[in-house]
Amino acid sequence: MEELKEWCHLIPKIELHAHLNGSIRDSTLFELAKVLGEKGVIVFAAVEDVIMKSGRSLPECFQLFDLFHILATDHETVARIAKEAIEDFAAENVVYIELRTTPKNNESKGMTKRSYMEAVIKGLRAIETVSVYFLNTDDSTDNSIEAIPTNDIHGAKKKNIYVRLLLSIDRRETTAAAMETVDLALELKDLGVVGIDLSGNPVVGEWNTFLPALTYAKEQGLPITLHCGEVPNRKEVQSMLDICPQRIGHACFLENEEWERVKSSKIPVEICLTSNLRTQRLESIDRHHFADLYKAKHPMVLCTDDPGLFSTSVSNEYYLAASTFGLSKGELIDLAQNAIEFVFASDGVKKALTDIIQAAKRELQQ
Ligand SMILES: CNc1ncnc2c1ncn2[C@@H]1O[C@H](COP(=O)(O)O)[C@@H](O)[C@H]1O
Ligand SMILES: [Zn+2]
Repeated sequence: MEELKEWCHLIPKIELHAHLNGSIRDSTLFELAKVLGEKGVIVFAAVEDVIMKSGRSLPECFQLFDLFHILATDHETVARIAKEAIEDFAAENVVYIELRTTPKNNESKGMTKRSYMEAVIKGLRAIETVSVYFLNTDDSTDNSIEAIPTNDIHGAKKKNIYVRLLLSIDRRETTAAAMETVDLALELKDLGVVGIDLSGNPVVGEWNTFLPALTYAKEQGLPITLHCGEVPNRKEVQSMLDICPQRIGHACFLENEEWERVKSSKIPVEICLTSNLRTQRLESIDRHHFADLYKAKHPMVLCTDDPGLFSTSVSNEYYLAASTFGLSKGELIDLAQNAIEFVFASDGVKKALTDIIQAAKRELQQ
């Protein structure tokens, strides 16, 4: 068991579904809560209880996000959590990540959606312990771009990681706010923004509110990934599939007819095992739709969703998949490799990632 865990840690991995504010280190969260507690903004003891709770219902998760957003509202903190999140992913041999976050307006802090994103980018630039490649200046026809050095998988040398950003539209937002996010994504393309996500409390908001912004993103050539079927809502799932998103996340409550559509159009699914288990989207992990999709060779990728919130890591998600569904080491590394095909970065990056995983395969098999 320990050996399998070690293998899951060592192999180069690709993370395509992680929310920035769901990736805050526990130690940082406590530190921030303590400071705000001392200032009298929050009651630290009450917050401590919420943070420490292990099983959380989906509504409780969204209460916690409201708290996270109180803790992490100023630019400096946003930069810090972005920096730390990437350091943590790189430390476990994630070589490519699409980190998603909701750009936020916060007048009292002088924050606009744009300045929020600038803080995230500032955090990426501040990373020194890891080599971060996040500029999206690569031409998709140029295979020679930014070929990052292959990681020394045994960890002696500095790690390398490609970072790309997805801007999330929160389901609480208005059409105008969602449009603003898409415009911002277009403006920040050269700074590593590669797509749009729709997330937030799945029982809040109406599909028609987000549709104009998502359609606009599509028209502008920005790839889209949608939190789809996190709660039963057949009509919305169908509308989501109608716009042909490049990927979907979760897909916990799909009826057979919708699964047929997902499968026949080969829409890649971002699988978040721990998140689904912890938010009680299923009774037990062995009942997860991963098993069916894996058997059908459907494109999918193992992701954390919120590694901080759910105390997990990408390595742990691989371990969980292997130990629950009996995957071999070779199958695990193939899962990571297959995910390259549906990342939103350029062909040059895809080629570089293929080389990295191939090299690791050779080294680990020796
Ligand atoms: C548990 N499953 C989930 N379902 C839906 N949305 C989720 C989510 N987990 C996270 N988010 C979305 O990501 C935000 C936090 O990161 P950012 O502030 O954007 O960096 C949450 O407020 C929510 O909108
Ligand atoms: Zn999510």
